[in-house]
Amino acid sequence: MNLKELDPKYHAQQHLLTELSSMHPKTSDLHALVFKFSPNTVSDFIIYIFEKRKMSAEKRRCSLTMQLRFDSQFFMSVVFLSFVGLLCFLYTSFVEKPNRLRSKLMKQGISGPPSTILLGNILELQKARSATSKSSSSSQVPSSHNCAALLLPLFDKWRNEYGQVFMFSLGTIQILCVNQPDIVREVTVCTSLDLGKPVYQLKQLGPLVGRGILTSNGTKWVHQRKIIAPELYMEKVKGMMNIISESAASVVNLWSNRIEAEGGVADIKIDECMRNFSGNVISRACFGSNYTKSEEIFLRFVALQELLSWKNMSRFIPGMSYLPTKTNREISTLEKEVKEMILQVVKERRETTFEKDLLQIILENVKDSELSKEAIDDFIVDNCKNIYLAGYETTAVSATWCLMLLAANPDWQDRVRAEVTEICRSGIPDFSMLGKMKQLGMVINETLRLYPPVTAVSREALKDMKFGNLDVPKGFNLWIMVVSLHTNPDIWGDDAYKFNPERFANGTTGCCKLPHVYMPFGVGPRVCLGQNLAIVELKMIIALILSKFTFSLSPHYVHSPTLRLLIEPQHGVNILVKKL
Ligand code: HEM
Repeated sequence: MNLKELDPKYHAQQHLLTELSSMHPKTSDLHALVFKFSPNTVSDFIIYIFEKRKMSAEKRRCSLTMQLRFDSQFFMSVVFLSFVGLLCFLYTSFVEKPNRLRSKLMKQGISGPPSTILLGNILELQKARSATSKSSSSSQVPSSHNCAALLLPLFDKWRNEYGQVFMFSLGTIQILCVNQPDIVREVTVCTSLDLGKPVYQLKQLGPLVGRGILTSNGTKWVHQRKIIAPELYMEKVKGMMNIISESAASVVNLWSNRIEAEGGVADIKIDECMRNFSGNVISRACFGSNYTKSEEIFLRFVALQELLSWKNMSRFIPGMSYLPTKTNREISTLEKEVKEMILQVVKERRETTFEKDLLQIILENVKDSELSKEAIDDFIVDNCKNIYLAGYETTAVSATWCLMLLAANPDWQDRVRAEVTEICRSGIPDFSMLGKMKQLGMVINETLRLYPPVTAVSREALKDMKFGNLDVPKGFNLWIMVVSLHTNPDIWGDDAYKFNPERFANGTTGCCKLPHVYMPFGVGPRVCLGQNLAIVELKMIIALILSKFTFSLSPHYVHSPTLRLLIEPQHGVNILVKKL
């Protein structure tokens, strides 16, 4: 035993130390110090330690209060600064930037209707839209087809008031409406990547088109176009002839059966038939599946188009598309369903071997990609969506308008039928036969002039740009009003609103004073990739129908063009069909 342990003082010190240690972790460090105190001084020591602790606790409490006071001041400053920052951001985005952009154009003499903060000219457009939808129905087909005045009367009014080039706004989106042919030419010949598709379209139409070829810009667009374009060259379209003729023949068979069942004349609503036809061609030619399989996808596209159309203009108000409204929830559900369905088509495709069609080319392109699975899925889904969408409604609605015009113009119906019969007897036309059908080509061109499915070709200046004398600041959008340019009497003559396919007797080059304004398939580097396919499809379905049937407008037809995403017949087109 240690001598120290015999000393009672030692035990008192040890006891004290144990107590202190449990109270203050650092006390054990003072072990040596304690030994320097006599038992009498131990109590002084305790008092000293406790006093010291009390003081430091007091000090800590003070510094904590100060800290808290400082923290809450700091927090309040952060909140205040964030609020000021937010206000600045909102002011810059919704007031300063639009005004700055507009003033750059005002300085060049461009004007337009006054626009309000946040809404721009949405309210006026919405009001004009509801007025036209009430007044646009007429039971008979008019002899004059002025879609621009019927569907976009406000644009006509603005053009008269502010000139051929004017500006307006959709929410905070600034748009320059271009009707002046020389500026249109400048835009059409511009090949710069700085002139791209409007960024707002990606936000507004995102659920429908995603980031596929229709909305992308820059090198991403170049990459997508390089993949898709060769699959729609004329040589490839030739290879689709069997699919196109089989799809057209199934429409003809369906009509024949109905005519027989209905005692020689059938009153047919043709819109759905034309959709089946173009849907079948796209599904089989590009995706290796038939229309029945893809029908669910197409039906959802139609629903999405309706929800995202001009009818729902409030989506242009900043922030509206993020609110959990009923429409927004429906849009998001449809978007998810379309994605799942397309991925299912892709999954089935991966499990089997197929011919090299467009889907296969897209899949092969991403096979060795270093992108994440999510990014690869999006690339595939978005581009498939774009092809389904671009090639489906546009062709179907053009075929519908074309049949409506032929039904309303029996002289042209007879003329084209005579040509078709002469070229292919009553057989199914092949590729070279379709090429010889000049009169039919003229009728299709005239249909696309009067009822261009796409009303405006849109672009955004992604950098400051110049078109002729016009300086367009970065961020401004350009709309070339196809439907107005196609029916401008100064360009097309006095019969601009009349159905006169004769004007295309020398093709599109000699169709009017300024042929470059004829652009149903768009312009420049972003011109429609599917126009060869579309023209062949249209020629095939019309030729086959003309060679088997004669038709006129049904008394049920109400002429009422309407603008959803495309120019469509609001109540569909009914025709009375008889076998020849
Ligand atoms: C009558 C039928 C059609 C019409 C009127 C039409 C019209 C148009 C228009 C106006 C554009 C925009 C051009 C621009 O911004 O300058 C476009 C783009 C496009 N169309 Fe068509 N289209 C039709 C059929 C088709 C078909 C059948 C397909 C494919 C299967 C297709 C694929 C595309 C693609 C991929 C683009 C995007 C091109 C790009 O941005 O690089 N279209 N179409």
